[in-house]
Amino acid sequence: MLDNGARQGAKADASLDLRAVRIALNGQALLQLEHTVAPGEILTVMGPSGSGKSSLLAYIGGFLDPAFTARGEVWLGGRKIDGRPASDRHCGLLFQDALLFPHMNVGQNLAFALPSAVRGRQTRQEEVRRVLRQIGLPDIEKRDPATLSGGQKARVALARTLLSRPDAMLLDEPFSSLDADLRTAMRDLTFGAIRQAGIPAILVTHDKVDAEAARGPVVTIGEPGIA
Ligand SMILES: Nc1ncnc2c1ncn2[C@@H]1O[C@H](COP(=O)(O)OP(=O)(O)OP(=O)(O)O)[C@@H](O)[C@H]1O
Repeated sequence: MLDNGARQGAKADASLDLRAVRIALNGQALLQLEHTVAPGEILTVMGPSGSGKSSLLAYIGGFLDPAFTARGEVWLGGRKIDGRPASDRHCGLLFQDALLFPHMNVGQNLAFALPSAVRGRQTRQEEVRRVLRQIGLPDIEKRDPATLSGGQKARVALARTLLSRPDAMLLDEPFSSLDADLRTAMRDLTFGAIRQAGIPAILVTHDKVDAEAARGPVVTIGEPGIA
């Protein structure tokens, strides 16, 4: 049992630490990675289609398909999270096509993502409004998600992930369905939010501009010596 001091010390290490992670499919090695992502840093993972980039995020987040076998430790915020249920890993996910619940309005979708530890109707509503301002859409709380544009949906998906107060963000081609202008805006918003939150993030992308904007280390999967 950790005393409070030790627990605080562990929490202070907010890095995402991948220790000798190896993923295989049908007995064939797919990828191998050893990397520490610092708080507020964005690690970009690039590589050809099928090289295992999404599987890496799935292993970290706790939703890897059982067709794969994986080894190696994943540490986040001083906790060893591999082997824990996905809900106990505190990883925020942002994917290309984020689905919002169609039977809830935008505000309800966002409130649903708030941890239960955030108590009180008014506090929860203020949190939702704060994040709607952060994404530049203060007036869409009551909107039906079906009426949102693609860019608005992408912003709401980001807001929802941020509201879940993740200890790390896992981004899988999050901007690839957006056109050029929106893409630039979403990139700035997303990377800015990650830096502001001071959490480590892993970005899977095919786009070199995404990688440059992330301003962090870049790992290329599928290169000799990596997988
Ligand atoms: N559930 C599954 N069962 C069996 N094989 C799978 C499964 N999911 C993915 N694969 C295979 O595993 C390999 C890695 O897939 P993964 O999606 O991780 O690659 P990726 O690098 O993210 O690809 P892309 O850039 O195309 O998204 C691919 O060959 C894929 O076809």
